Amino acid sequence: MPGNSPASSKIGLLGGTFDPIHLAHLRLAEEVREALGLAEVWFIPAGVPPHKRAEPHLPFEERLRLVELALQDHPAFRALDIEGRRPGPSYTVDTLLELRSRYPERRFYFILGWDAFLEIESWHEYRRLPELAHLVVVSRGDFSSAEARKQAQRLFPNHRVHFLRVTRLDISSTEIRRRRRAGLSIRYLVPEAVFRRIEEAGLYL
Ligand SMILES: Nc1ncnc2c1ncn2[C@@H]1O[C@H](COP(=O)(O)OP(=O)(O)OP(=O)(O)O)[C@@H](O)[C@H]1O
Ligand SMILES: O=C(O)c1ccc[n+]([C@@H]2O[C@H](COP(=O)([O-])O)[C@@H](O)[C@H]2O)c1
Repeated sequence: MPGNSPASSKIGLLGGTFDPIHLAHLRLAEEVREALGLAEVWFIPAGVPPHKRAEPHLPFEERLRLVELALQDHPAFRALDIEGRRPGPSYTVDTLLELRSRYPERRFYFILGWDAFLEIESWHEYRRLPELAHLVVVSRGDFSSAEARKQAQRLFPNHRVHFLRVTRLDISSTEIRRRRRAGLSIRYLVPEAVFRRIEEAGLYL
């Protein structure tokens, strides 16, 4: 259960399709946790990802299970099933509203990659997001901090957006699924327990 840390603690939220979760997700969460002094990071698999063109390749329960396997050894990382229990597209604004009403004392930091931040204008009620949580954008691929600051200034002139350069790991769920379909190894791109589950259950073939 989330919420073991003191009521007023700083909590990172990492939303994602996690189809599947991979080591770049874990590493970025760890670096944000350290840099911002977060008590916990809650990983939130999307029930119905609003912007992914096709359906997720695995059902919510299986993606959640992989996230739980990935997080099992980290005392400050937790998986939330909040978006799997809500019907319809998993809008971040709804998730933040729900978490704020459930945990009013906590200070939330919503973490997203640079690629996601570039598209945030297309998110449902995106203007409300920085009122509900601090936004933390992490570098990914060809991240430019000048461009990032410009985009933040244009979209959210009255809020501070945090930018954090994290260790560059060019891992994506898309590439992992492609490797599986091609019969190639995904070992060391995902945590060992996730690798074993994907192999044993024959996922993404
Ligand atoms: N390698 C990475 N470096 C930095 N941020 C990442 C990386 N992979 C994912 N993220 C960020 O983590 C969040 C969740 O990512 P998501 O579950 O969509 O994985 P993905 O690898 O981007 O998936 P896909 O390849 O299917 O688009 C997003 O905010 C995304 O920008
Ligand atoms: O709220 C929205 O409209 C919205 C649109 C696109 C993405 N998101 C969220 O952004 C996070 C990363 O999304 P994705 O598609 O890159 O896995 C995940 O938590 C999604 O629910 C949210």
